[in-house]
Amino acid sequence: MSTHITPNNAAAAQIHESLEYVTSCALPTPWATFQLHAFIDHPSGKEHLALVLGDVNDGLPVLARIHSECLTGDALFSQRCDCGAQLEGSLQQIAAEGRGAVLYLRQEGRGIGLLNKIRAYHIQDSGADTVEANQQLGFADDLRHYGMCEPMLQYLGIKTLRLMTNNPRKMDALKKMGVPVVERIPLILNRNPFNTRYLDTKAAKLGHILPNEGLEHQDETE
Ligand SMILES: Nc1nc2c(ncn2[C@@H]2O[C@H](COP(=O)(O)OP(=O)(O)OP(=O)(O)O)[C@@H](O)[C@H]2O)c(=O)[nH]1
Ligand SMILES: [Zn+2]
Repeated sequence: MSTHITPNNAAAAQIHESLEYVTSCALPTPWATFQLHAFIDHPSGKEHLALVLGDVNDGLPVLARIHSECLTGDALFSQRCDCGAQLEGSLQQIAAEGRGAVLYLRQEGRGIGLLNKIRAYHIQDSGADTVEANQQLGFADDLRHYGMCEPMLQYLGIKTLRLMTNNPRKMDALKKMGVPVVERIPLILNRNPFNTRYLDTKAAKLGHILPNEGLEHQDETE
């Protein structure tokens, strides 16, 4: 039985030991009408999403973004990070090509959750950087995993990725899972006075491939 989806035949199905495909619908956005596919992970109950445009199961590399949830940046317009601009920019680039996918993963706060991320922001308001704040709360700097991506991509029929990211750890994680990434496309957007220190810390401590703008560090909350 083919697992490829068309809007008319999508049916709930267990697609992996811990991941269930639930349903899909059309999602009109300012840039294109995507097909929104909903998955649920058990036992965490996390509801992961895929926004898909065009024919992605033709075997050719797919322009893709694997985006970790950031409620403050994605939905509340926060300028403390670059997430909202990256989400919007990736949807725009996919719309411009007419084909691609965004996996929207519910691993808020690099996996520590929304309330702990706000606790971390509170610590950062007193001068700690993003990694130090996680450590003060007793967390590793990045608790995310990408294990759900392989079954999600397989279900969507996506074989290889042209991935929009600045994060080599994400590329490595996908490669280790056997998801071929044939190209990395930088996604450098929305450097501003509120997130300059955050971006420079990501480059210095988390290995992100970002240009150092050489700007004077400013308090992220100023
Ligand atoms: N713990 C914590 N999480 C943060 C902070 N700022 C943003 N995040 C979370 O970081 C995640 C995004 O990770 P990033 O490191 O910005 O980017 P990435 O997805 O790893 O890499 P790119 O593909 O280049 O965007 C989202 O889940 C955000 O909620 C912070 O100060 N502390
Ligand atoms: Zn963010």
